[in-house]
Amino acid sequence: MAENILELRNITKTFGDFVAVDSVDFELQAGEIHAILGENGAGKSTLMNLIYGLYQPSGGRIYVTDRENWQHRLRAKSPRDAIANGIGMVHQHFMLIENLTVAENIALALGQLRSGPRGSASSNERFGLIVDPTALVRSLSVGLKQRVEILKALAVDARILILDEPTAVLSPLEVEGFFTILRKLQADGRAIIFISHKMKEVLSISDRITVLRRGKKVYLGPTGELTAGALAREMIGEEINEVERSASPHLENDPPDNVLQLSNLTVLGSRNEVAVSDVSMETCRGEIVGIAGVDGNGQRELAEAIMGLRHRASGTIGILGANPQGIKAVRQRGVGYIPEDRQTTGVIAGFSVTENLLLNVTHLENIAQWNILNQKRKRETAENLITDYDIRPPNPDIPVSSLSGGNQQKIVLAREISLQPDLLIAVNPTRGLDVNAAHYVHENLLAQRDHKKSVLLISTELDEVLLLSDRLYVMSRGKLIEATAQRNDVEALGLLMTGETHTEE
Ligand SMILES: Nc1ncnc2c1ncn2[C@@H]1O[C@H](COP(=O)(O)OP(=O)(O)OP(=O)(O)O)[C@@H](O)[C@H]1O
Repeated sequence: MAENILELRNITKTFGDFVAVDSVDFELQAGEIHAILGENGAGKSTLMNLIYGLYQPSGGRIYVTDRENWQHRLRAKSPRDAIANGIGMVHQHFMLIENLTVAENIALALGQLRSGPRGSASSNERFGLIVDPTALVRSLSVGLKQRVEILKALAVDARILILDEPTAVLSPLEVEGFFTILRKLQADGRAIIFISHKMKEVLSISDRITVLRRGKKVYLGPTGELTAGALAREMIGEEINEVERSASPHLENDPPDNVLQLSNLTVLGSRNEVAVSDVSMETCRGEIVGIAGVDGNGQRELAEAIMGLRHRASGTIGILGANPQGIKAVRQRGVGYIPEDRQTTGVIAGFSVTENLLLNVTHLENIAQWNILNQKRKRETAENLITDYDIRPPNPDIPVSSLSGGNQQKIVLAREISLQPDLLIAVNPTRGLDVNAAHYVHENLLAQRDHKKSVLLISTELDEVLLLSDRLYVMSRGKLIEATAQRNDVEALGLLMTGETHTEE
């Protein structure tokens, strides 16, 4: 029988009265890929932070087995202690210094290690982790940056790798390459904890699955015989049906009524590079227009330019027949916005759940009376949104910073979608959401469309854009390529996303 490289016994973590992780046992074997699944707020990140020394357990013990096969108790006071015990973590938001080279970033990681063994740089090629060590990190694609993060962990000889939603930023082709790397690391005897909301990926890559629900471990088993439906049942206690998608109403009824009109739009990025290049497109009432693409290909700049948050270098942006300048004017035209980065633009972490839910002029107008906020209406509105979007814990007064990532995202969605804006710009709306919450958002976006509203859905999730879009584009290196004709050919779309194939433009 394979040996345990990591053991958690009866681990509990409380925040005040709240039990985020409740008496959890968990075992990780050398050479296995162990997936952790659970709905938003189930306790996955908290559990990982306990292993990585970012939190200390309120109860229970953690044991690691060292290179000499001795098991000892881990009392990690910080990530430095975890790293010294062979534990590495790749966060969703990379911890790289953009203006340094790959080699310099790895050297900095080595500097964190007080003593102990170091991985051999030359051995990394056998895992397929090929990156130019002299390249500046900021010049690398997201997929390559992720490789650098893994290289950093291997440089300090991590035998346990914690990967927090690692595929969220990758194109379908990159995911394949990434899985090959994981299998090589596994064959080398390293153990991988893989956190993901994507059932298909979990089923294809993991050996075993642990499911958490409301802080408790509710399931542990081999991946082999499980189906996505059975997993969803373990996670939330019920089946989830795929969203039913009917044809777009505008196709059947009136002639299209233009909502967003972009003509020859060029937008510069933060380093003055051309981020959006000569883009022309439109969205109409009663349709969802999808833009698929890998992160960092101009999607953020495109959304920010439409919202009036970024200047355009040339071209025009028409919204509902007008040409609003600046975010306030755009908002006043009735445009909803789900930004790419919830932490910097979506929520204000120190503000309460209620304040964040109502941070929108229209909401504020609805709950004001003679320019004074009606406290009763304010509370009712917040409580209704918390119920509708299943925001947990359902407490309107706590700061948003104490909510899990997925629940923070639900706040942005509740605020922006519930007002049923004429135009909704949604960038990766379901990133970090569990299957149930993602399903709810999909239904809401389709309802928007059915109410003759217009949605521009910009997403790195190909499955999502394919499911929801009436018309489809791919964005690659700042260019927009119409891809409706390719929608049944996922491989062709994947190639367009990585810019490897060119169609007539
Ligand atoms: N610092 C904190 N203070 C108070 N409560 C917290 C804190 N960190 C996490 N929690 C709570 O602990 C619970 C578990 O959160 P955690 O981030 O571990 O969930 P998760 O399973 O990773 O969810 P997601 O899939 O949304 O990222 C949540 O209810 C969250 O509100």
